[in-house]
Amino acid sequence: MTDASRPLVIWGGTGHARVLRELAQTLGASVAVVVDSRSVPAPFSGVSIVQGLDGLRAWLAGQPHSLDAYDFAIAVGGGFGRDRLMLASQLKDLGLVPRTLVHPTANVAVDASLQEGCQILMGSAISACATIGRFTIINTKASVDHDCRIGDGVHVAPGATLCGEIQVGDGAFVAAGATILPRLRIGADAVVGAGALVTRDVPAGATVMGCPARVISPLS
Ligand SMILES: CC(=O)SCCNC(=O)CCNC(=O)[C@H](O)C(C)(C)COP(=O)(O)OP(=O)(O)OC[C@H]1O[C@@H](n2cnc3c(N)ncnc32)[C@H](O)[C@@H]1OP(=O)(O)O
Repeated sequence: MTDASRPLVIWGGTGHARVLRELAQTLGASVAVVVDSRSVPAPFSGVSIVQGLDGLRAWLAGQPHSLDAYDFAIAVGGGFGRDRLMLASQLKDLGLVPRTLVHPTANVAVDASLQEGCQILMGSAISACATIGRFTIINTKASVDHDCRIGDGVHVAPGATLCGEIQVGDGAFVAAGATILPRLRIGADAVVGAGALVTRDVPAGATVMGCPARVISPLS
């Protein structure tokens, strides 16, 4: 079994699970099971869904493979990066292996650095010397330019544009279509609203929106 074809456990019975299923299939892997903390229907046909860590443990106990035969990916998007990091830690403790997923249509510079469990989705671009943190999502057609340093548990949503040398702190959410000008700092757990044009640094925990972006909620 090659690395690319290792079966995948997906946490999260959401639309994002369908995105990860398509990506897994494109890479020649199958989805073994979907897990969700809630009681929800399976996000696609042909796969079992189990509830919570207990449900996953019970499912794994009935499988012929050892735990480290399974990779995992987390289908929790939106602004829930901290949840993604917490779930990743729990699944690693269980013995599952985090999977870094790069869609074949994404362009990733040869000298970019991708940390464990990140997801580089359809049509996105990661330019020279950029770093993408652990369990960070670079979503459809988002663009992360040269020398950007994107932290852990970040979500760069569809179509967002990050110019060069930007730093984004852990847990931040850059929403769909936002544009961030070069060399700015986006603090940990900040939210950049959809379509915002960010022209100044964003403090940790702040929410900004608009064109140019202004802080609408200072700290949570
Ligand atoms: C594949 C995928 O789909 S990945 C998912 C990607 N998702 C996104 O990109 C969505 C990101 N979400 C946003 O941008 C949100 O609007 C947020 C987080 C910035 C704000 O959310 P909330 O606090 O819930 O704001 P809410 O919807 O209550 O709107 C409050 C006001 O702000 C306005 N507003 C909301 N978002 C924005 C925005 N991005 N830019 C400008 N104004 C906005 C609303 O029109 C509303 O104005 P009003 O009071 O005059 O009617």
